[in-house]
Amino acid sequence: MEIRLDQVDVALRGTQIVRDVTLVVPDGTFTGLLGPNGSGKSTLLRTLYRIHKPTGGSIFLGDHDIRELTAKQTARTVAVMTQETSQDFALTALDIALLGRVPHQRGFGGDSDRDLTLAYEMLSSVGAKHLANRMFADLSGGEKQRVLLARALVHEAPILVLDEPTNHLDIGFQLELMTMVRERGLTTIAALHDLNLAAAFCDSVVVLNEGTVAAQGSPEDVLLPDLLRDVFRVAAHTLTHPADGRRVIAFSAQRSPISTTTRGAR
Ligand SMILES: Nc1ncnc2c1ncn2[C@@H]1O[C@H](COP(=O)(O)OP(=O)(O)OP(=O)(O)O)[C@@H](O)[C@H]1O
Repeated sequence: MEIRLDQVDVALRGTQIVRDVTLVVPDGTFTGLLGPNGSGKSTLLRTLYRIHKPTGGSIFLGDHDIRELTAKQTARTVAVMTQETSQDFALTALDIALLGRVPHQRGFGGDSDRDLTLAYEMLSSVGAKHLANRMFADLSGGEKQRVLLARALVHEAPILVLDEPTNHLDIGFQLELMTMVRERGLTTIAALHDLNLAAAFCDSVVVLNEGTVAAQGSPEDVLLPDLLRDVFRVAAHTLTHPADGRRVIAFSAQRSPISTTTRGAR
């Protein structure tokens, strides 16, 4: 299912955070949402799953304007994996994974056999089946991430929104997670900080800077030294991976000075 944003603005507490964002994530493709801290990535993603309302422009999920979808329809359409999870409840990892079934359940019917099977299946697919009966609050950061990914997959939604999914993960599981997400073939948009992971796994990238789109397109066309200097204030070089010929980005150890032409006031 395609995601289409047309000239989207988002203001929070009277401050414009996201401005004039137009982008399309074609059905079944993986887009990386990149940008410095505070550039508006989470705000834009939260608007996609209706925590925030756009103050301008439109967002379509497939043929549906999100303003016309009920909360339940949105939850069935968009599965979300974020870092924001309440620790207050005494829930096991399995309980957390089963929360992904809530949009599909009616009333207080409880979990069906299929819900349970699916929850175990997804925990297993993210290497977390052994954590099923552990208290979620007791898990390590990386273990929690796996369970939260399982919960998102349990949704069986056509659209997957990931907010910094590789935070806390060791390099092996970062690669595993990105591979798993890609192989699912869902329409996926993920806020990512690791530009090399984005380059390796995303079909396209959108770079936000101070709430607006600084560049978008294929990773090869977008993640070039000039853009990285202007947006992230880093000196970068592109190299060829010695094993598989992919382009990789290498960063100099020191940060570039702020460019007065690219970092205007919001
Ligand atoms: N609820 C809110 N009310 C007011 N301002 C907010 C709110 N949420 C976020 N902001 C502000 O919006 C700006 C963008 O924040 P956002 O979290 O979207 O950035 P981000 O690109 O995801 O950053 P990071 O990479 O650090 O996670 C920041 O200046 C932040 O302080």
